[in-house]
Amino acid sequence: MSVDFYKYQGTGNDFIMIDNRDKALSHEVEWIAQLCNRRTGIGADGLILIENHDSLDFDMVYFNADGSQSLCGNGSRCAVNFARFLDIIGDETRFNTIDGEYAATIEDGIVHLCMKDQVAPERFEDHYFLNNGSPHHILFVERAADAPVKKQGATIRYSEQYKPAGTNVNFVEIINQHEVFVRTYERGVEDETLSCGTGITASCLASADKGLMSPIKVQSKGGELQVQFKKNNGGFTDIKLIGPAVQVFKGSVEV
Ligand SMILES: N[C@@H](CCC[C@H](N)C(=O)O)C(=O)O
Repeated sequence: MSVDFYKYQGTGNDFIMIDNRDKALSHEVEWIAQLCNRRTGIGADGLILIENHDSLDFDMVYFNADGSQSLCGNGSRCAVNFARFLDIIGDETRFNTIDGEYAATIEDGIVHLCMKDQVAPERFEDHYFLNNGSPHHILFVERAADAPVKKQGATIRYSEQYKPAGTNVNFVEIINQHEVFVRTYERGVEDETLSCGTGITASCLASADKGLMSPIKVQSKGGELQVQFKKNNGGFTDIKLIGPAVQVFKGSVEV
């Protein structure tokens, strides 16, 4: 059987997108990992299936490149634009994820993803930690461009403190009170990706503890995003991840 797929990227975080509303495809981990393989498959940081949901516009079923599952911020933004392309939604949507219900709007092609309210990231001696649907270890560094993201990221990801689930690891450089540069080692990809939406959002909330204020412009290796939030009782509300989500190409694959 041949299945149509679309390739999307959100600030360089790239995803294979498949309309699975007819449930033709099963969630088989080996097959997903094979499709995401950059040498022997289509190649992507993750795969997203758009499926029907009983009460919301659609179900975004996200898999990392190795077939594991978690919440994906950039993937959610891309899924929203794909759902718009499929005419499932207009410019506003409420959809389901592994982390429950999310909402988003599309304004001039830019996706504004409403994230869940958060407590303040936990502060440790040399890092912060926040699980905002995916776990994020956050390190502030002088120059993110020079950070050993893959080596140090993997060491922290596989360290005793995060076993067995592991964590994503973010390296954050403060540029000014409204701007940061973030690089992320992603669990499930087991490498640096060009951008990580939940990691960028968590990094901005940790940056607020260092005096940064909303809105924060975020530079990633794959482009620019914006994070907005309100401080509320030591935590955060009205958190938005804002940025482009682009269809790159389409194709078909034998399954
Ligand atoms: N790229 C994502 C994060 C995907 C999940 C992560 N790799 C994990 O397993 O925790 C994003 O944009 O948020």
